[in-house]
Amino acid sequence: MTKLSVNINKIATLRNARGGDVPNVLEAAKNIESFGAEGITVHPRPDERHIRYADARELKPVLNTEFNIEGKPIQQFIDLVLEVKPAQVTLVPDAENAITSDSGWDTVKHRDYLKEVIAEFKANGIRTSIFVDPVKKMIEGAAETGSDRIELYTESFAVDFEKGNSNAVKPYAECAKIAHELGLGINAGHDLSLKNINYFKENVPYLDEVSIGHALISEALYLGLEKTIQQYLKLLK
Ligand SMILES: CC(=O)[C@@H](O)[C@H](O)COP(=O)(O)O
Ligand SMILES: NCC(=O)COP(=O)(O)O
Repeated sequence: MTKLSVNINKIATLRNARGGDVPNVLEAAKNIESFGAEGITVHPRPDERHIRYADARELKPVLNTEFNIEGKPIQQFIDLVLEVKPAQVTLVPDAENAITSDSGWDTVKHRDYLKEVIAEFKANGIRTSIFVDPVKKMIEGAAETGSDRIELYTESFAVDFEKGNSNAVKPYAECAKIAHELGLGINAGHDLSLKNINYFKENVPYLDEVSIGHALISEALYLGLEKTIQQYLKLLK
């Protein structure tokens, strides 16, 4: 079975748009858990444009499922993760000013640095995962860092699959096999959606967990609008 971890960054984006506390991030996370999600993911960024470091601190005591904090391991992020102690930390090589995550780690070039950070998280009982492109050399490099898991960066699959190229899943399936043989657990995420998740799951073996945010929150709007509008109409009669 593959676990679903819901990334709630976009709920914080909506909250921040008005400067208040609607929607409330903690309440939304608790609802998401009560609807059956098996984990909550947040990806705080240094500019705190959506989820804030304070949100991560407040979420930990109210969550009953697996808490996954993603981000670039700058000192502020490392300190946050060591303080909050989520079940899992996912290290992402966020570029400055990028609109969203746009690449996996070069696990060969950054091996020693990743090794050091990963050892510290693991010594504190936090499972580690690193964000990687579906490239054999990067998976082999990931194994050498001592990470427990990899997170396969699925944007290229999502984009190509949308264009009708179902072969786009092949590098992911191959890398999942390699990762499994090397003893790594396998997560995946970025631009996964109701349109592509089934095909990805059916074709990529050993998939432990997916984290989904942008599409899932957008789909929740589409699927929930009818019910919400009906409620307004009823109250306005
Ligand atoms: C690593 C990854 O793919 C996701 O965490 C994604 O980057 C979410 O971040 P944003 O919500 O800032 O786009
Ligand atoms: N790790 C991926 C994630 O948390 C969500 O990515 P997206 O679904 O918002 O693209």
